[in-house]
Amino acid sequence: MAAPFLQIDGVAMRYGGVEGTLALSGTSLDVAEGEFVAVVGPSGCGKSTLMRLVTGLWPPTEGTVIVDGREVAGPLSIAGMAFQNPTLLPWRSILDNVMLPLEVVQPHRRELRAKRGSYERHARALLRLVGLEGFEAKFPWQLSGGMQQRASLCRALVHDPRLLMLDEPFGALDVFTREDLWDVLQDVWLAKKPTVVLVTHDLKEAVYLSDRVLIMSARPGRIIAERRVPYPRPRRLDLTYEAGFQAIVHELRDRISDARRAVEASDAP
Ligand SMILES: Nc1ncnc2c1ncn2[C@@H]1O[C@H](COP(=O)(O)OP(=O)(O)OP(=O)(O)O)[C@@H](O)[C@H]1O
Repeated sequence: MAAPFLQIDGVAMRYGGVEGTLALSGTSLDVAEGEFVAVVGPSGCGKSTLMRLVTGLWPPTEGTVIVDGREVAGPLSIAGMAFQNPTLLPWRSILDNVMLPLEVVQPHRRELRAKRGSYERHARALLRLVGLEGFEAKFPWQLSGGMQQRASLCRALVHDPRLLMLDEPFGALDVFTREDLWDVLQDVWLAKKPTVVLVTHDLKEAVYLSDRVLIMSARPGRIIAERRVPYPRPRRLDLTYEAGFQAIVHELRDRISDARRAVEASDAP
């Protein structure tokens, strides 16, 4: 069997030195190349911390993170990232923000001068896909929060990353836009098959989009259970109204409630 594309082994993360907050402890998980996994868990259990370790933004206090056979030792260039609070650069237009990874990540950086026309067409096509046609020349502050979030998703996708790390990318969107973007993401995944890790509080989103949902314990977080999602793709929104789908969502909700209760019991005097 091929080695997993992403391998997290015995990872712990403590912020702020020995007396600091233990965010993760004994966290292990494997993700196969081209797999789409969702990570869910109680608030504050360390989901964003996990994303930071995988993308090399922080080193773990203990354990190892391996991506594509190499231990992560710094910011990872093969990853595309999108977070709940879009961090678009205010002095760049939307199109220039979306094109930013092409100026940074090889081989695109090398090829940008020669291929600028086709790169720009690709960026414009992504913006069209998420409903931002006509806003390419605007600046982030001229767009609503939800529109900025859509632009940030385009920026995460523009360099066709092999690993896509998404931390609540649809969190601030209204339900209709969110569901539209689920299908945009599904289409991109079907077309390019990147390995995706999606952190979300929305259990319906987790089940609709992923092959496997990983459930984290309360802080210090670790993976305590997983649920495979059996539905073939492309999935359509009608699926979310089916009894079997809703049963999976309820099962996940119960597991997270149990994890939260376990913590409340251990906090009791
Ligand atoms: N930079 C930091 N410095 C100190 N503590 C931090 C830092 N970032 C996160 N923490 C702490 O680590 C723990 C886990 O935080 P993290 O943001 O990873 O959780 P989360 O599961 O993503 O939370 P949420 O579901 O609320 O988004 C929390 O107790 C948080 O306060």
